[in-house]
Amino acid sequence: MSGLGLFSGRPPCCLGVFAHGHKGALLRRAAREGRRPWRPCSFGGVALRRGFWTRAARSQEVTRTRDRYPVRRLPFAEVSEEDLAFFERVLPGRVCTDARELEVVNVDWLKMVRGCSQVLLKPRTTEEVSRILRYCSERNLAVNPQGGNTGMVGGSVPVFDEIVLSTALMDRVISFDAVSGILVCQAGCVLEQLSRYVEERDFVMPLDLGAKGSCHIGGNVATNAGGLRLLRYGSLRGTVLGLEAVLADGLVLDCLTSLRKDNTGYDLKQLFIGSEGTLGVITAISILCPRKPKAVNLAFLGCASFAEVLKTFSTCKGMLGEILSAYEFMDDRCMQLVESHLRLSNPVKENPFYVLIETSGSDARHDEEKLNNFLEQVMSSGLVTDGTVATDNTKIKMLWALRERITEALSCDGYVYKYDISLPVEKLYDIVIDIRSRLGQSAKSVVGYGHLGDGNLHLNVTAEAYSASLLNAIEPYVYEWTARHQGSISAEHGLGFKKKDFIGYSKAPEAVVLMQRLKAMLDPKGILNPYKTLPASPELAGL
Ligand SMILES: O=C(O)CC[C@@H](O)C(=O)O
Ligand SMILES: [Zn+2]
Repeated sequence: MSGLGLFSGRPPCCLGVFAHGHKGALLRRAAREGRRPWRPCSFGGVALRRGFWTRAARSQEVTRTRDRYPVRRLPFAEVSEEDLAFFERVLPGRVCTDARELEVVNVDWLKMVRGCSQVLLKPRTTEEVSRILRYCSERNLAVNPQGGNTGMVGGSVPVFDEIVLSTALMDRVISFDAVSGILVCQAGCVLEQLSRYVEERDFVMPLDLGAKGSCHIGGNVATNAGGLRLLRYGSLRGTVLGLEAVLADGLVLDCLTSLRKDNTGYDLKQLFIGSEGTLGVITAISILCPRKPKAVNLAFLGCASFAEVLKTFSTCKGMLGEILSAYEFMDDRCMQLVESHLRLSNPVKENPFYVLIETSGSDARHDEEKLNNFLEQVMSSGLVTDGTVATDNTKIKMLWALRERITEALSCDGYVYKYDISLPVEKLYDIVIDIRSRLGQSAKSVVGYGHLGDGNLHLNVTAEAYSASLLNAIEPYVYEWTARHQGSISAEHGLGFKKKDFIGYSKAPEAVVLMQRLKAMLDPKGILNPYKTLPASPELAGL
């Protein structure tokens, strides 16, 4: 509690700050007078750096996956001169063997895994993808489908010499229906560009991610990416209405319908959503876009404990209900990291926890009134000790940056061990406390943040460098802990290469065997994104 009236005692680098004390009265008076109870001011010159997600990796610094992890190359063929000649005929001028370009597609952006592919293919059409896959299947050549390469689990880069099949040139919007809001586009469209496209037409994409400037919609669907709007619009399993995928043998599966309702047989598109490119290459999607909200407000609040974060969430659901569009949280260590590594400034007074609440609605006055009532309630009851509110777009973006750029700040802190866990919300932070005390001085930072509204924690541990002993201290402990509390070991990032062997902590053995059978049926030679998502399958031998 700052005791400084409207401001929290920090330099006025915030959008409008209120502190615990006289705020209840101030908020009430302001509401009566029909004005905002906070003062707008500048934010201290924070600039969003999109480049982080697109920077070229320096591959020499990254240990090769096959040298760090116990993985053996499967008996796929190696790319020959004849193969290259065939690819060149199908994709004239779009077959790349240039070492510098390959360096970028072989390394994930976290710089944690590194393959050694010698070939990058850039199709433009579904037909080209089909011809390439039919050929690769006949030749027994492994293929790594790649979108924007912004994944967190090593799913988007080769492990050995798999051919990289990039969707970068498949970036065409096919159609947009301005009445229904249904967008049909190719898989390589960049999420941010799609957002701009639909926003110009008064709609929004139903998903938003920190990596929006680089990630491809096809990759988002293939990984069932969650992100910042899931609380409001639900997962891609609901908003993706249809998709087109090319199977390993080149067959084009056309499930690209644009219907809200279609109960005819099995919903095959669901197999490809979240399959991480192991069952087919998604080439086009049809997605339902909601109308662009007319009013968006953001509140950034400080809480004295995690119990307060939870009570604030509960109050928020009760009081903001239908206009609530995000409820995110971060701990104080996250704040220290964004402050020290990215030079962002904390707009409120220091607290053990921070929450970011977004409302999106159709009536600015109504939404503001609701938000005011909520803020008055949480401030006067002491659930929140300090806070700041933004209503205009630039300032909203600046506040979002504090949350969205935590990943970036962590990468500046050292080698990062990442865990993306679903847990019952009341248990969400216990694991962070547990891991922090378990690791003691061997870790540099142990942080917890994430999509609290979705019960999704991002537990990240940083250290000066990769260490097998630190990894062994975290894994499988963290997975055992999660399974014991009925959680999921991957809430939204998928399993990729790094988590595939831990699937058993979240899925029954029978479910894993069924997944392996589906994989064997759709991709009998296992050429699509090998070494990812599913553990090596002794069971398959008996099929
Ligand atoms: O870096 C992470 O662990 C999380 C990344 C992303 O899912 C986020 O919510 O910011
Ligand atoms: Zn996330």
